[in-house]
Order: sequence, then structure tokens, then C-alpha cells
Amino acid sequence: MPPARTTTVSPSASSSRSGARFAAVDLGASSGRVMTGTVGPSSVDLREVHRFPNRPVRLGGTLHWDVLALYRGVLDGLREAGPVASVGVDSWGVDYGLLDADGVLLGNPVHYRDDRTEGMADRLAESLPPQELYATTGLQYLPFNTVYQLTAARDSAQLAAAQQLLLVPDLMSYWLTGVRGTELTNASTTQLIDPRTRDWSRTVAEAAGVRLSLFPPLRLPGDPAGELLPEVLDETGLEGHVPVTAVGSHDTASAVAAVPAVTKGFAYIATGTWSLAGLELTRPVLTEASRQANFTNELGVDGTVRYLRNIMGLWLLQECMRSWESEGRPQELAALLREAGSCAPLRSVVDAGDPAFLPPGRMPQRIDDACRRSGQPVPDGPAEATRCVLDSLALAHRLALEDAQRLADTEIEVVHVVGGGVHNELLCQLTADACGLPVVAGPAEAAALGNVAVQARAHGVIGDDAGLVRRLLYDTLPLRRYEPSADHGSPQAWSRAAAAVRAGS
Ligand SMILES: C[C@H](O)[C@H](O)[C@@H](O)C(=O)CO
Repeated sequence: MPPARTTTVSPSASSSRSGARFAAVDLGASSGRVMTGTVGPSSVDLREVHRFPNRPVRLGGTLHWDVLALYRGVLDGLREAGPVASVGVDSWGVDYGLLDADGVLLGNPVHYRDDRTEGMADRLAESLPPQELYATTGLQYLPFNTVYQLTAARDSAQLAAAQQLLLVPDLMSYWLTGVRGTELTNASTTQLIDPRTRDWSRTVAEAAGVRLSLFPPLRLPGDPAGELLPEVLDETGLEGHVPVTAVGSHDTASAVAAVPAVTKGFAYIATGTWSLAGLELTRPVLTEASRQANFTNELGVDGTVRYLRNIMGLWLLQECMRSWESEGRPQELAALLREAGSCAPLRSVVDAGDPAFLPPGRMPQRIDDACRRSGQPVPDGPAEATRCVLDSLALAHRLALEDAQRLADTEIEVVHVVGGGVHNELLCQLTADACGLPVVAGPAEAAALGNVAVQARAHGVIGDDAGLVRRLLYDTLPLRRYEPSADHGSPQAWSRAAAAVRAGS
């Protein structure tokens, strides 16, 4: 089992108890951002200083992330950021890079949407039944969980040559500092962590044939993660000792840390390429019913558990837009959403939790096929297809929160929508209508804000208390409240549609 971790953080040049500026590197599936957050005891000012595309590359039949291009974006962003008290890195989950004995990357990380993991869950089930796997790790079944990726790569020359494995944000952090570590919230997306001990599961690792020695020591959000190397200071024009601080390096963990909830009964939906809908709990739910409902127990900041379910998210719309563009009929998003808003409500819906929608390509046709298979009218054109996507997402949000409430035996009073989907007013209103609950939308840049907040707490700029951070965000951010209405379908219509999706799934 990897050695225990240590924790000390000292204030640096560009921070004082009255305020400080932090850089948040936030890498998403479709784009990367470097933001600066200036935090004072009663203020947070977040600014985007650099945004860059994240364009996967298919090579030799395998879909890869272009991590050097992402790292280039990080360096350019840090140069734009200027002097900061600290840097924190977060990104999407599950994916990793392998280092050889010299600490050199053995190859571009594989994209979680690559189909190499097909059948790997069945292969692992031969040595560890899914019930036992869930009872130990509490992770929802997703074909791309890291344990399945490592099962797929089991006999590869690359894995044989690998001396260490770094999850994507830890890889970026390593290139910035030369220091290796495994941040816990993102480690929890590997399906190799036991959420009860918040440590590696030797049982699962042995069953999957995974060398736990591949993983550098675990570290927690707020822990020191080294300081920028001299060559990085040269590249970025930064000076002196610039620490890198571990944050909730799984972007969803940072997003949840920035949910501006000031009441107990809150649920959240982190929206963007994915919708992550769920609750923040103090301990995992590892029941068979939870496994059957495919809920996950990813680990959060401050010893919490992120009890949620993955939903295909705005990936469905992103892929439709990409298809229409490639067919020579590009759509302007704002106009498309206006038109979709006046389409007939709940005319056709698909199961936005269906893994069949995971791979890229031909999304409008695949949605049409799903409607045809379920005997529903096929959307006629981009506006109706968009309405179908948004109605389906709102329904999937409802189903996930209904299940979370039941399985965690808790009462939801308000739904906080954070992330890129905050800009999609129609989706926020439809979610309120589908759930029959008020939606509080904002912040859009939740992952970057949660990243900055953890750094500010670690550097003593704001109180080391999650509740204080949430209150500060609630009091200072422009939030929008959506009350449930019948404008987009009666409560009965939403219940019928929910029952139909449940029956179909
Ligand atoms: C693989 C997905 O990226 C992951 O499940 C999700 O939680 C995420 O990281 C969203 O950015």
C-alpha cells in the first residue's frame, strides 16, 4: 500500500491575510481554461485569462487526448495569469498517462470514449463479481472506469514498461513541478478506491491485476503539490516560489465544492459535457439497490461523498451541432434554443442515461432511431431534436434525483445547477419543471471556483470551512432562481414521461 501523506502550506509573496490571487487550471472534455481567482474574506473575483480547445486525436484506431497541446495551453494561461499565490489543477476523471522509469510519458492518454473497454467489465467479473466490486468501491458501472481501461491494457507493452501512472491533473501537476502524487477525489474515479477507508482497495487491484505501486502517494485537496520548476517559471514569466496546491482535481469534485448551497436539503447537477446529478453525503451508500440504480460514491472535498449518477449531458447537443455542421447546416446555438423553446413539450424523449449515446458521431440519427424504436414521433429538424435532447436531460435529472433521494433516504428541497449548463436557461427551467423543485442556477465556472476556493482555504485567506465558502459564493455570485411551472408540460405530463423512460430503461 502507498506511503502515508504529509500536509503543510505557507502563505507566499502574492498573498496576504486580506486577499490573494490564485490560478485555476480547469481542463474539460471540450475545452481547457486558466482562470484567476482573487479571493478576499468577503469577495471572490474570477476571471478567465486563457481558453483553449481540447481536440482529441484518433491514431491507429485509438482515440487519444492531445496532452501536449493541453499542457501548452496551461503554460500560455499561466503566462497570461501573472503573479499568483498558488496554482491548482483539475480535469475530467478516469483518464491517465503512464511514465517509464525515467519519468517520461510513454504515450498520449487514451480518451474514455475509446471503445477499447468494451467487454472489460465482463472480464473483470470473472475474478470479482459486480456485486462485490460495488460493495467495495461503490462506483457506478461506466465502461471507461480506469479499472476497465487497465484491464483492457493488461497485456500491453506500454503497461509492462510503465513505472508510474498519473491521472490527467496529476500529470499536468507533475510537468509543472516535477512532483508526483495521486489526488484522492480523482483517484476515486478509478474504481480502485474503497470509499469507506478513502484508500486503495487491495482486493479490487489484485482481482484486476493492477499494480498499486503504479500510483504515487495519495494526497488530499489542500495538500502541497510542489512548486513551479525553473523551466516553467521561464516559460511563464512567473518568478520566485510559486506553489502548486492539490485541489479537488476531479473537476466534478471542485464543482460540487463551489455549489452555493446555504440550506440543508440541497441536490446539485454539475452540467457540461456530462450532467452529474446527486447529493453530498457524509458516508457512502453501498447497497445492492444503489448498485442496481447505478449510483456512484465518488469522493469529495472535506471527507465528503459525491453520491451521483452520470447522465450523457450536453454532449448530446454538442454532438448534434457537430453533425449538422459536418452536413453543411451549421446551427447558431442561441437561435436554436429560442426555436426549441417554442416546440411542443415532451413530444419525444430518449433515455439520456443510455450508454448507447457514449460514442461520438451521427447523434441526430441515433436520437431519431431511439425515438422510432420507442414508437415516438421522430424530431423534425434541429429545433425539435434540440427540444427532445433538453426534455430528455431534464427528465434524466429528475429520475436521478428521485433515485438519490430514495436510496440515500433524504429529502431534496432545492436543486443547484452549476457548470456550463447554467447558460442554457431553457434546460434550467425544464429541469425545475421536470423535478417540481426550485432550481438555483450558478456559478457556470463552478469547477474553477471550487479549485480557487480550496487553494484560498489552504493558504489561510478564507476560513477553512466548506459552509463559509458556500455562504460567500451565495452572497457574492449572480445566481438565478427558476420556479417549477407548467409552461413546458403539466406535472402529470412530466410524471408520465418519467414513467415511460423508467419502463424503457
Ligand atoms: C468520464 C467523465 O469525465 C467523468 O465521469 C465525469 O465525472 C467528469 O469528469 C466530468 O467532467
